[in-house]
Amino acid sequence: RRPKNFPPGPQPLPIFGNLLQLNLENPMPDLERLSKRYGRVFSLYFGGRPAVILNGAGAMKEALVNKGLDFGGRPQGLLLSHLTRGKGVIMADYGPSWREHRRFALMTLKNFGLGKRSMEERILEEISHVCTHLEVNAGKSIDPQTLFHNASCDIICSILFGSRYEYEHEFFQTMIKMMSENSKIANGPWGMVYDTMPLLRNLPLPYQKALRDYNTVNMYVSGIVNEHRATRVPGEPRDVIDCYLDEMEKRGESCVIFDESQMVVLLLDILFAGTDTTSNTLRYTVLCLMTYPEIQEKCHLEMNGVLKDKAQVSFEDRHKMPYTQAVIHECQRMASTLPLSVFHCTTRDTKLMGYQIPKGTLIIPDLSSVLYEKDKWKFPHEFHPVNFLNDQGQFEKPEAFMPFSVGPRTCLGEGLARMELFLILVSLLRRFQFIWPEDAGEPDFTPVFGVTQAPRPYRMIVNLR
Ligand code: HEM
Repeated sequence: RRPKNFPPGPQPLPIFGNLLQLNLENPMPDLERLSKRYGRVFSLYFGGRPAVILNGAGAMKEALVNKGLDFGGRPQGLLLSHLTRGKGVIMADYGPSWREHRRFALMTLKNFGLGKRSMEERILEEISHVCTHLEVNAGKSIDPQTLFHNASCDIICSILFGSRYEYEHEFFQTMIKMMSENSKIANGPWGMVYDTMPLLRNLPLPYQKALRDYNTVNMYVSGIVNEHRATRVPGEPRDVIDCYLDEMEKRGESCVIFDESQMVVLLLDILFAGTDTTSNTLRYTVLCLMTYPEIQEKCHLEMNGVLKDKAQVSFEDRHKMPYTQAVIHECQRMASTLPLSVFHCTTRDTKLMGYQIPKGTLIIPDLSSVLYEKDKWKFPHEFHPVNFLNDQGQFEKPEAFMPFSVGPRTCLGEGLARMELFLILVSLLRRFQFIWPEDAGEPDFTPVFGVTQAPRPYRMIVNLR
């Protein structure tokens, strides 16, 4: 039975709760349907665990912004929180360790935190490798998935570890494989079994592999940290590891919040959070640009007019490219890369839209419902850059643009992600034209659902401009 004055929802079954009423391959349409029936705030049971689903900008703002403290926890006891043992940032519960690590990461990811080589420089270096790869394949049709994935991961490596890796490097390959296998396990049926049936956790089922693999990469990264200890110059950081070691020194040995095990989980958090998200958004964007070649050409004209013969684009140039900015944002809106955000949890008994929500309740923010919300967009369900342009053709970002979520737990890599998307797309569109192969049928926009949602694999023809 639902607690008194708890948000309404469909009747749960014993053991399974409402799981059998959802299409677990892609529950998004079911969630939309249930919201029409039960309202902007409704509840479901995952096994015996109640969860509250937030639908639409109003519910999102009231919970995650106005009551950000009450709704800012992370559910503990799930596979993902066991992997990280609640350390780092993503799965850390609301409290001093999360707050201090989040503040440290935000400060460090700003340009001034990273010493001599700016974030922009590191991204542009990676872009030159992507361009070389595409030049070699000019005139051919290729699947961009691995290339975009490697590039997104390598940008993060450069920021965290001080240098990028060759795509074939053994550690780089191990890390990428572990990340994709672990997200498959966490997203798939075994992740669901782990999260909803604690009694089965010690059995030799596939999630044991996720725990083992995570520990292996954790050890690799500890090795990189040790190398840094031996080569660093205090006060002259080369990357996030050096910054963290400086911070540990500054705080002294009595500080229990900043230690090496926390650092390694934080580094892995940033790697996980910054790889799939950016690469899937890039893949979605290129798919849109091939589907609407006239929009691709209009962006090309605008950036050529602004950049003329300048060798490289800079992030500042975005202010002179309203149309290109609108296109990138519209692609991100339609991609809805984290459709259900990262799950939250209430940190104390609280209220939402008149309902009573007890402490410890699982909160699922349906970000897609906001990105496609009727009355918030000129064209909620169509791909249309006009969604981000005002009557004068200037770039304007509506309040309902929340692919990075909102409130105190909002994505801490938003600045980096926006810089990456702009610099990569402008650099690629200046040099190359992307064409949908004639023999590939119609472009398929049906997403592959997951914590990070992705377009289906596709091929693209790359032509040199
Ligand atoms: C297009 C790219 C990206 C999208 C759409 C995205 C989206 C999100 C979303 C929706 C959340 C959950 C926020 C919440 O719980 O309310 C999140 C959290 C997070 N993201 Fe991103 N993200 C992207 C790129 C990145 C990058 C490049 C980094 C690397 C620095 C990053 C690091 C994080 C971290 C560490 C968190 C956890 C924050 C916390 O719990 O305090 N993200 N992201």
